[in-house]
Amino acid sequence: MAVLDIEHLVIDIPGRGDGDPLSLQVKSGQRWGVLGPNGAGKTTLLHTLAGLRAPRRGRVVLNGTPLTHLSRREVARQLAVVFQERQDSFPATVMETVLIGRHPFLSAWQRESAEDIHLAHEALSAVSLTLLEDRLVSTLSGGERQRVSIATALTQQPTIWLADEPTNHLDLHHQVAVMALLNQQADNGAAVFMCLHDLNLAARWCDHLLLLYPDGECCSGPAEAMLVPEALERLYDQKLVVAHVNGAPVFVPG
Ligand SMILES: Nc1ncnc2c1ncn2[C@@H]1O[C@H](COP(=O)(O)OP(=O)(O)OP(=O)(O)O)[C@@H](O)[C@H]1O
Repeated sequence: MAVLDIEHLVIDIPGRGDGDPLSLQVKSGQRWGVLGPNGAGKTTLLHTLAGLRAPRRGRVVLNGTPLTHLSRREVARQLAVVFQERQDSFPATVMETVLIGRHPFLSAWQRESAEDIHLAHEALSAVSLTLLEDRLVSTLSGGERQRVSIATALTQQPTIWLADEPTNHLDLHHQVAVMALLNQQADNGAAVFMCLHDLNLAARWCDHLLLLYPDGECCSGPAEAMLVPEALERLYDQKLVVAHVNGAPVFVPG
């Protein structure tokens, strides 16, 4: 069974035609990358898949149940979202924020258990933030905040990750560390579906790709079939030069 079944989905972008309805299955262990130029609808798609935005047409089925039949809490027990930008409205420490990932599993006034706190410590360690656990999130750098978002999703132990630019604000070392962490999540059976601006991260880490064009046209499939220079040049309206490093394609602007 697919973790996420996307059936004839048309995302709702005001003023834009329907384009191609999107149908695809995201399965356990798969690493999907969504590529497309600014404004193509990547974030809108991710929010629609998370049930945060209604589609214009079609439906999304999460682990066998249509999203519209699930409460937010039921969705959050299965699916984690890493947003592109995060607004932290309340002053909270790193640890308190990461523990939010356990809230879908707790009842209204239940306190986090020792196991929840253990999971949060593990998540902080996985993104090298252990030393910052008592800091207010508002005092963190952009990259540190991004890693807090990843750690929060990690404590949720989701069956699927929907990540919007998970490497946003990260330096090269932490980009690789976060992609390796998502890779590991997939190895452990989660599905990963992420929007990426960096074609080379997608080429290196994704086994499936979805190309989203600005007019709503789309195509998807195994990464090696999608990484066709002509298709990518049309996608980004940008000439590309392709090199090969360690057997993997590397794309640079021509
Ligand atoms: N509430 C809204 N009202 C009007 N237009 C909107 C609304 N939300 C999004 N859009 C438009 O929908 C289009 C798709 O936006 P979206 O953020 O999904 O694109 P994206 O592919 O994620 O872009 P980027 O690469 O810049 O992050 C954009 O043209 C955006 O301006």
